[in-house]
Amino acid sequence: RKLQATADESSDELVDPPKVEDKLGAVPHGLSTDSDVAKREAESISRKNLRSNAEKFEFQAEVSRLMDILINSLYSNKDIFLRELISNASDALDKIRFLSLTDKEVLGEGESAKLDIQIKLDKDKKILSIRDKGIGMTKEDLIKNLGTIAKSGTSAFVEKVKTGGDLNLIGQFGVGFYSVYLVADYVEVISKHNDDKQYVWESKADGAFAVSEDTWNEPLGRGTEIRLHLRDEAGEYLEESKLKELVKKYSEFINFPIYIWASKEVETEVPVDEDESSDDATDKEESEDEDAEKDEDAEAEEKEKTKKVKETVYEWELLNDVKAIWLRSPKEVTEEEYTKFYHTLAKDFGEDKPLAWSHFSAEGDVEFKALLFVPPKAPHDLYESYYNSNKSNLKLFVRRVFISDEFDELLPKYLSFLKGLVDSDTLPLNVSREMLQQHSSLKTIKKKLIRKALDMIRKIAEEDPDESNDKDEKEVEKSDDDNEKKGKYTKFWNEFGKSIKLGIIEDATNRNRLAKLLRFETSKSDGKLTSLDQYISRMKSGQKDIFYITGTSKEQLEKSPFLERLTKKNYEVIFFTDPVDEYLMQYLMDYEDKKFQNVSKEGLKLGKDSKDKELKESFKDLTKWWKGALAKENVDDVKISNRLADSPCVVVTSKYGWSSNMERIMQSQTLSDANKQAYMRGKRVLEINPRHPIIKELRERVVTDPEDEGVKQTAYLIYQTALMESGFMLSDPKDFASRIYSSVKTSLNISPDATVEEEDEVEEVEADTDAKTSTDSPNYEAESTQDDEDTEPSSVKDEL
Ligand SMILES: Nc1ncnc2c1ncn2[C@@H]1O[C@H](COP(=O)(O)OP(=O)(O)OP(=O)(O)O)[C@@H](O)[C@H]1O
Repeated sequence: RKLQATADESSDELVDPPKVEDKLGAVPHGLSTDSDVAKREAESISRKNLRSNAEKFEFQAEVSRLMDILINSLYSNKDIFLRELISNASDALDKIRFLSLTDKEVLGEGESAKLDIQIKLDKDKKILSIRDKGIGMTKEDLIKNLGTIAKSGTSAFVEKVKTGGDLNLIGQFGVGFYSVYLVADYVEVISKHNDDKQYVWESKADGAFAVSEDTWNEPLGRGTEIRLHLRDEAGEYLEESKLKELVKKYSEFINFPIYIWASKEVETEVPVDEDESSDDATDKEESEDEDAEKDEDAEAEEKEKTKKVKETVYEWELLNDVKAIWLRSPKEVTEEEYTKFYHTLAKDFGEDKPLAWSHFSAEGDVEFKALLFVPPKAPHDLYESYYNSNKSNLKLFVRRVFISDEFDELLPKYLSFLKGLVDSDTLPLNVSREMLQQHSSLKTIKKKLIRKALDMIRKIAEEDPDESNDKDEKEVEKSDDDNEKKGKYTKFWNEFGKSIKLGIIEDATNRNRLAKLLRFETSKSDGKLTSLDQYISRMKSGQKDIFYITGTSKEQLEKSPFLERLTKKNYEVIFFTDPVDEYLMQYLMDYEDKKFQNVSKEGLKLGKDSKDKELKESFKDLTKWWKGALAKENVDDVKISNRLADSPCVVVTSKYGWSSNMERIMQSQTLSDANKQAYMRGKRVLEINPRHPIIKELRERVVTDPEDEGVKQTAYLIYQTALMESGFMLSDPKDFASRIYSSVKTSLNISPDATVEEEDEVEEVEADTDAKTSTDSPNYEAESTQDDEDTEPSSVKDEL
């Protein structure tokens, strides 16, 4: 498969026999004259104008901004452009290979059928070109894909870079192509798609690009060649050694052969021409001894017919090993190889290693090999349009042939943060994607993948020394391995915890497995994350339920009145502070035979108190009276509380209604339905603390005079305050404020009838002109009558 050619040392042209010299301009292949070539070279290579006869386009505004940033970037790691181009080439090759499964013709014959990537350098013209025999782009593709259609990632990436984000992430935002402008100031993309003619796209990143039919370059057959006219300061990318190093570093695991047109100095014997040999012979005759002459003459004559010269030989040198990593035995693959493979697969070239991986093969009715990775970080848009997007990051291969990375049948949505691939020998090769999508084996594959994925995540926790319950174990000397694994699960949880919660909601079959992976803070976890198993192991004897509370932050929850008695009695309470937790707890009813109890809802049982009945009886008058007084307030009952220690009262909700936190979440949702809100709002119960002096005093007063207006007012204010403290939003804050102010008046000994002093009517002499014409001045009409004659009240009124 090697193409070989020799070049004479003095030649300044690269030699590649099948290549026709580049010619620029609209002249049919092979018909261009030298002057045409010169003219068009001047036109293009001067780099002042794009080809004048081309169709010109403006870049979409976001793309233009992105290119501006790239071309002016001082970013030091400019290397990234090469792997982005190679990755695009590999994608294009995958596409044509897939089409060829059902239609062999698409590949063509000879060179076109060889699916590879070729890198070539032209040091003199400072051009680096990358060519693939992939699917290619039609004229329309070139216009859309490289400039006029902005992807969602474009503006996200621009924002990211502006706020100091790393350019290295470009591939993850789906705009990798434009990284060419880190090193080039002029780029040509020559492309041939089976359905169209060959076209050239070109741009200098100055807001515009041009597309023209290509009638002068070598016909590509099929595929794309990207020619980068490198900037002066990017000269290092004209060094073969640099390019080889980069391919090794970033593109080693590309599934197609990557070749470089590499030069080699070789010494070869070449025949000596006539004149030269006779001159030599004369010299010899003069300098050598006559005696020796005869013997050596014959030998010398033999030798003198050839001589050694240095030659530069060019050949395609293969840079990568295309044996798929997932076909190798896991024992033979090193950690570094997995990491590198992950980087290529996920287009994630950050410094970090993946958090975990699982490499396995399944045998039986459905055979497949799979490699799954937990990325070190969540992508920027993981939960954006979670329910609408079909994003799955697993690549599906059938017998080594890439089929698709858009199969959402492989993993459920909540695991879409995983990266990886599946290669199956069981699935059929030559059927359409749609047929494949319905293949019964996919169900089995999916089931197995979920199990393996959850096992892999569980192992992160198991191997993390921070997760261990046993304090003594931590004292044991830690190995390097332990150090690396320390804190890994917290990292995982912070990045992907929400996905696990969504899993609990969505995947009933694996709910228990997923619940094991849950982490949260509690009233006793001291700022650390804890698990349900750890919670259960610490439960008090006799404690039947798992206690939790929901709210906006741990700090707010720690002070919640709902926790007062629980804390005093040394119970542990889980804090759920993510809005998704409210939904989660509607699905997670129990765990290991323990029920979950929201401590802000009815039904909290903490063991019977012998005085309960007595208390109930002695506060009967108050509770009855208060219930009546709150009749209009959607308060179902007033009861003696078993959860309060220091607060006078609290408002709890019914078991199946929304908690106060859920009410808040629902109210903040733009599209939530007001009717549903009223329906779902839990019935409220006012719970009172019989030991609290306010409550005790209130009871006395109610018994003395149940009609006392002052007591009624106070009782209502206490209820409103309890509502707030229990996390509800007040429906009428103005009413609450007025009540507080009248209470303040009383404590300041101000008469309840004292009124606000009237403001003196002061004539506003110097009202400025702006105020006069201000459209939102309520006094406008009154003022305008005092205006001088010049103003035009009618026109202003019209505006009003
Ligand atoms: N060598 C190529 N052959 C065919 N099409 C290509 C080639 N290079 C780029 N394209 C097209 O141009 C589009 C834009 O490429 P770009 O690199 O900016 O984004 P992407 O490939 O979609 O995402 P990523 O940067 O993550 O690889 C591609 O989606 C593809 O359609």
